[in-house]
Amino acid sequence: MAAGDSLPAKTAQQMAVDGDQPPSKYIFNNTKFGPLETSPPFAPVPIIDIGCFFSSSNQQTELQKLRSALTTWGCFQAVNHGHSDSYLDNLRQVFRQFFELPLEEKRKYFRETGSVEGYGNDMTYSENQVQDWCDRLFLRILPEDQRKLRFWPENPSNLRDIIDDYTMKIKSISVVIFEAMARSLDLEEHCFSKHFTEEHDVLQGRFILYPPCPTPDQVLGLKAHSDRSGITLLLQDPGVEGLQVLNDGKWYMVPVIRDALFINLGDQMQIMSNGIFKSPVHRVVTNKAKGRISVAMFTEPDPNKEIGPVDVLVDEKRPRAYKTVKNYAIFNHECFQKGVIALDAVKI
Ligand SMILES: O=C(O)CCC(=O)C(=O)O
Ligand SMILES: [Fe+2]
Repeated sequence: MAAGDSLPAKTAQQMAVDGDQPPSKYIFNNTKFGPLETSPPFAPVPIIDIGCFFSSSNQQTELQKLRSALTTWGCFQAVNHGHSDSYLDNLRQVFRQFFELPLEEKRKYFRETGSVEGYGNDMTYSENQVQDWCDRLFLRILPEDQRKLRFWPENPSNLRDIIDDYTMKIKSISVVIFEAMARSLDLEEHCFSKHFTEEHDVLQGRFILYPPCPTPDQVLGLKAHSDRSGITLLLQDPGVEGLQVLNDGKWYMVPVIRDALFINLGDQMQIMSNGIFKSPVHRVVTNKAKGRISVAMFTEPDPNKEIGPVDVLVDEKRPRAYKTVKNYAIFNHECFQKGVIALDAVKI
C-alpha cells in the first residue's frame, strides 16, 4: 500500500459545490515542467482523417501527417472515426449522470486505499504530493476476466453496456491506428498492432470530472505526466478546453474539436518505436466558470510479455535506445514512487 494513501475527506466536486477554497495540498508547486499557465497558445497538432485508414483509398497524405505528428508532438486529433456526434454526446452524458449522483450512491464504488481502481481521487504516494482538482472513475476493462465489477456503477443503468460498446469501438480504432503508424514508417503493418491484439492485452478507462475551480491559476486539474499506455484515446468535453501538451519546453492548449478523438502516444509506443515516436508530457488546467468531463481509454500490451524497440527500427544508424521491459505499468508505478521518470530508467 502507498504510504499515507487515503480517500479524500471531501471530493473536488463537493468542494466546488460548497464554494470551498482549494486546501493547501492542491496548490501547484513549480516543477521541472515549468509554471502553471492557464491560456498558453493553441497546439497546432494536426487533424487527421483516419477514415481513410479503414479503407483501401489513397492514404499517403494522411500517413505523412501521422508520421510528422507522432515524431514531433506525439499526438493528433482524429476525425472521421466512424462514430456519430450523438453517440459521443450520449457517452459523455452517461458519465455526467454518474458524477451527478449523490455522493452516497457514488461512494459504493469508492476505490480502496492502495489501489487505483474505482471512483475517487489519485493515489497518494507521499506526504507532500500535490493533489489534482478532479474526481474520476477508473476501471480496468480488459481482459474481461480481470474486471472488478464491484467498481462498475449500476447507476445509470446503461453505463456498463455503454462502456462495453465503446470498448469495442476503441479497440477497432486503435488497431487501425497502430497499423497506420507502422505503414507511416514503411514497416510491416502488424509490427505494432500485434502487441495490442492478444487475449491478455489491457484496456483501462478513466472517466474524469474536473469541477469548476475558484483559483485556476494555482491549481491543476491533473498534474504533468506522460501516459504509460501504447496509445490513449481521449474524448474531450466540447464545452471547455483544459488539456495542455508540452513541446520543446513550452506548454500549448489542445483545441477542442467537437467530435474528434484526441490521440496521444504513451511511453510504451515511444519504447517500441525506438524513440522515433514521442510520448508527450501533458496536464490539465481547471476553469473558474465551467466544469469539464473527459473520457480517456488506454491501450496496453499483455503485462506478462516483454516489450522493447521493434527489431526493424534498430540498426547501426539508430542503435537500440531502450531496454526491454515487462509489466511497464508496475515498473512505471515503482519509478514514480522513487521520483524517477520511467522512460529515463529504461533508456540505454
Ligand atoms: O482529461 C484529460 O483531458 C486528460 C486525461 C489524462 O491525461 C489521463 O487521464 O492520463
Ligand atoms: Fe494522460
